[in-house]
Amino acid sequence: MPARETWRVLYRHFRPHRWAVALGTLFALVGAVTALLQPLAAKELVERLGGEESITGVLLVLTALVVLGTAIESVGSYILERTAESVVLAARRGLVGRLLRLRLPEVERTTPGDLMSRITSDTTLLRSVTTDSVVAAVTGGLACVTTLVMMAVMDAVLLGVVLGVIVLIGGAMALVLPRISEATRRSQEAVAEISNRLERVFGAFRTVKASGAEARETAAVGEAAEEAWRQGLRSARWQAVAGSSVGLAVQVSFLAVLGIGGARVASGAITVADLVAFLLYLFYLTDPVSKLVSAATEYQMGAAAVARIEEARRLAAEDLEGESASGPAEGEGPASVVFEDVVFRYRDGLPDVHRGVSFEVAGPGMTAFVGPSGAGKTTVFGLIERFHEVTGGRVLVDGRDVRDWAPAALRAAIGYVEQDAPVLAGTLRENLLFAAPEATEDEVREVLVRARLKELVERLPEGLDTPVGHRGSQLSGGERQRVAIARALLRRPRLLLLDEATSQLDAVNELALRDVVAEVARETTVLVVAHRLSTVTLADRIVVMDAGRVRAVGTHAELVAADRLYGELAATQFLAAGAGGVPRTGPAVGTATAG
Ligand SMILES: Nc1ncnc2c1ncn2[C@@H]1O[C@H](COP(=O)(O)OP(=O)(O)OP(=O)(O)O)[C@@H](O)[C@H]1O
Repeated sequence: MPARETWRVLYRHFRPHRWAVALGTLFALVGAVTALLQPLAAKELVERLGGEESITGVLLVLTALVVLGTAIESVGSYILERTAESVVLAARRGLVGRLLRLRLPEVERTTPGDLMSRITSDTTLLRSVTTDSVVAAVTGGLACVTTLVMMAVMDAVLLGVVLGVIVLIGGAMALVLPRISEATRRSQEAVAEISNRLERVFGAFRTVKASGAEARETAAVGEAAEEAWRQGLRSARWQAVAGSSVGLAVQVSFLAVLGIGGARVASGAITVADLVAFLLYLFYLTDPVSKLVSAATEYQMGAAAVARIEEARRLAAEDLEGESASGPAEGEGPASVVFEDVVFRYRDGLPDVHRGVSFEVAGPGMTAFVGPSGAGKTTVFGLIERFHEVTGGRVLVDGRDVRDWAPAALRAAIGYVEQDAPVLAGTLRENLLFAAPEATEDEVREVLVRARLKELVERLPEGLDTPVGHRGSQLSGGERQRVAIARALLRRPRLLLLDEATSQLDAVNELALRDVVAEVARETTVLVVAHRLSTVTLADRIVVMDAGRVRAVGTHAELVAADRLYGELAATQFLAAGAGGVPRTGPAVGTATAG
């Protein structure tokens, strides 16, 4: 990121806290002045020790100075620490708010671990750069300027010598500092890689175990950790170089001033006392210059973090509310869905997944989408939800292009059950209310019955408040499926999108759920990506998709008679489990999955 841009962004983080930092700086300055006064009071005390005058007054002043100095210092440091925490909090809030609104393709291009590390780890690097280093720069800068002015008053020639050395060291620092920034950036990248690896492992822990991959994955995480360590060391090395160069600058200046100053004393240009005082000032310079250098170091680390945070902030996010907050959610009755010659590819360079898909669905009723794996069925749902935008053609919901609805208002009208039925960590109740936080207790009870979850809830030790584990790992596959359906129904959708699981429901539950879906379809538009014979036979119409096109539309009976591909699918691919009483087509009904 260009230096000016870095400044601008850092300033944006710092601006809301500028008065707190100013106060902290003021306290630091007052603390420094009280510290400077202490030796004077001590000197006064010692001078009075042998004499007649009482020392009580001076003693009191000295005590007051010590107490005051300590108090001011601790209050100042609390203000700064508090501000630092607030900077991190604000950065985290802003970033989370942004990342949770990212457009789906952006999330698919990145990795969760990387995004998470930007929120958790990179933001912490903003702490010092927006607080401590500002204070260090101000107090260090002030002290430096004052000392240099005093030196100028004493002897301009010697000051020139000191400045010459400082400029030399400054040049060396200009080479060192960017390396700190670079090492920090790489170290943060390695930290992100650790998150990525861990997310991969813990996201599929059963698979890791079943594959006996523990040792390999441990090594892979270890490798990323080692890289973070290596980069940390690199940064530490350059920081040490930067720090020691201050000491070096003072030593070199000291020798140069001693040599040249000695000559000036000999020539009578300055007195010995002048030279001694000058040398003392030179030593005073060590502390403020160290502060300036550490401020510059912090700045480099902050710059690396800012670059990573900004990178994440700039990923394309959705305007969930859109220009008008209106959407099909406000409509009544079943929603209509129309695809008009839709062309779609997930990314430039990838092949078209939809190559002119057209169909019309006016609710209520159930429409089943069938076709070979990869035909583009699930993609239909993604386009209706506007997770992705069409490359060509139009998708209309309630007669209006989905691009004209506000995404939040569009999605509020839709209940979506994904194929892998995601259940989130948390309690069963949280999962049910996830899509409809306002639902009442009665509505929850009703949906539990409809989704055949009542028995499960009664069996669980804490009922609805039982935690279900990471990704619902403490539920069975079929239970997860039913929770996902209950969640979607609780939203009271005008359009239900159901990506049917290829397995998981036992015969009894499947039959029951089939009835629920049929019941919902009486008042609602239901679209199902169907993998079961029982579902397609129930559907009012079936859309047969093949290789990104709609191949045929009709009822089961019509299609069996008229469409060769459908006939084949019905004969070989549809799952027949639990399809009791449903007419079977073709000689054998295999158990192969269609997706
Ligand atoms: N997010 C994505 N990014 C890139 N390509 C994708 C993405 N999602 C799906 N695809 C590709 O798009 C094609 C269609 O996928 P889609 O999920 O719509 O198929 P489907 O008909 O639902 O298949 P199945 O019956 O197996 O679920 C597939 O070839 C798939 O590899």
